[in-house]
Amino acid sequence: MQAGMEDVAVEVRRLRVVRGGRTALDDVDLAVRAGTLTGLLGPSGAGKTTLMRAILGVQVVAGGEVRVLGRPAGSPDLRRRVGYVTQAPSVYEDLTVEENLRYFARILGAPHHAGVDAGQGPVSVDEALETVGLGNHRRQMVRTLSGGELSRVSLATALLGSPELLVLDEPTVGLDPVLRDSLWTTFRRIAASGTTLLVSSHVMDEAVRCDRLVLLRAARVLADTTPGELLRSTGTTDADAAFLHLVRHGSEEVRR
Ligand SMILES: Nc1ncnc2c1ncn2[C@@H]1O[C@H](COP(=O)(O)OP(=O)(O)OP(=O)(O)O)[C@@H](O)[C@H]1O
Repeated sequence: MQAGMEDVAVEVRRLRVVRGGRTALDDVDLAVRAGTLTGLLGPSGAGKTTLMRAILGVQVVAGGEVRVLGRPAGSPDLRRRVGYVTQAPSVYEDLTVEENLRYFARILGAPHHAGVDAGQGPVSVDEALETVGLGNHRRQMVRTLSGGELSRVSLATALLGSPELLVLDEPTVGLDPVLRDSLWTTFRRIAASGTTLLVSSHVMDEAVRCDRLVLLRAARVLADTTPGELLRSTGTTDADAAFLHLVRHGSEEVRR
């Protein structure tokens, strides 16, 4: 079933991007449905970061169209409605977790404590810390945090803007399985509150944690589907095998 326009948080049509003379995205079409946790999966160099940059409106494109929350990507009014966490942590090492969040909250106009109507209005520092499970680390210096905790501080700063769409570029890279699991649980919690999440990863087994999947390979979309449909259509039992099947036998449009 095609999603209606009102259900689509991100719509990409015939997107083409050339970076340094190389085609980084080639005729990419996809739709990210509102309120879903969508995984953008593919091997290193497939074009995941480039696609996210195009969605953020910071990527020069050679052709095609990208619409985000009904507006052209990069529109000024999207700045507060879309959160982006890159692979490089963008927090201050010589401040505590809470000091970092208070600093970003001030910039974004987010409250320090939850208001009377918790769950309504902007996300507070307390709520953001709670959501990422860092309540017990609030007074710890960022430079002493583990890799997974550091990723979660970046995620918490993005939550402060109460974005409708959250774009996360390989947030679990380099983390152990336990931390990866806890981050995916956090993503699910954020999605359950109605936020649309687009999360990239090159670890195929993370596919099962998503509502929807977009598989990228060599600048093209191999499949735009659900985890269950991916396994069914390829006759495989895990996401790695499904990906290899698509690579070897051609995708011929796994789009459902
Ligand atoms: N400035 C650049 N000059 C030349 N090639 C580039 C440039 N930036 C990106 N590319 C190429 O574009 C392709 C897509 O890169 P992109 O960063 O989108 O991949 P990715 O899927 O995010 O990879 P990774 O998982 O390793 O982060 C890669 O082949 C990369 O080498």
